[in-house]
Amino acid sequence: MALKEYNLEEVARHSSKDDLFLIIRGQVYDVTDFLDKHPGGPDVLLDIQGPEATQLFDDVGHSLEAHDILKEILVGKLKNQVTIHIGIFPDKW
Ligand code: HEM
Repeated sequence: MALKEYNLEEVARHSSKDDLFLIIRGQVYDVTDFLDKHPGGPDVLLDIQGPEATQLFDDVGHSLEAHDILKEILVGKLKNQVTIHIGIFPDKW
């Protein structure tokens, strides 16, 4: 799917279990199909108030695998956002 630029209001419209977008570090993710596959369960994602999930995502200390999933469900980014790419490194090189 082609990546799109969204404003916050547009992202916030995707707020149900049949159509849920989240924002992590200014990137917009369509988590709808991932909800039932989330090892932490669908409810933690559905219960977030609003689309901004960066802090919650980071607080869990998600693995490299989780970060790889993000790449697959990326649908776009927030308009007028500066994106900072932070690398995470495996324990062993
Ligand atoms: C779309 C973004 C997310 C993806 C792709 C994702 C993916 C994953 C994956 C793969 C795991 C298994 C452990 C690991 O590999 O780190 C996991 C565990 C977990 N996630 Fe997420 N997650 C996302 C967002 C969130 C958010 C926003 C929260 C909190 C609100 C959350 C809460 C948890 C919890 C509590 C676990 C631990 C489950 C357990 O081990 O009992 N996740 N997630």
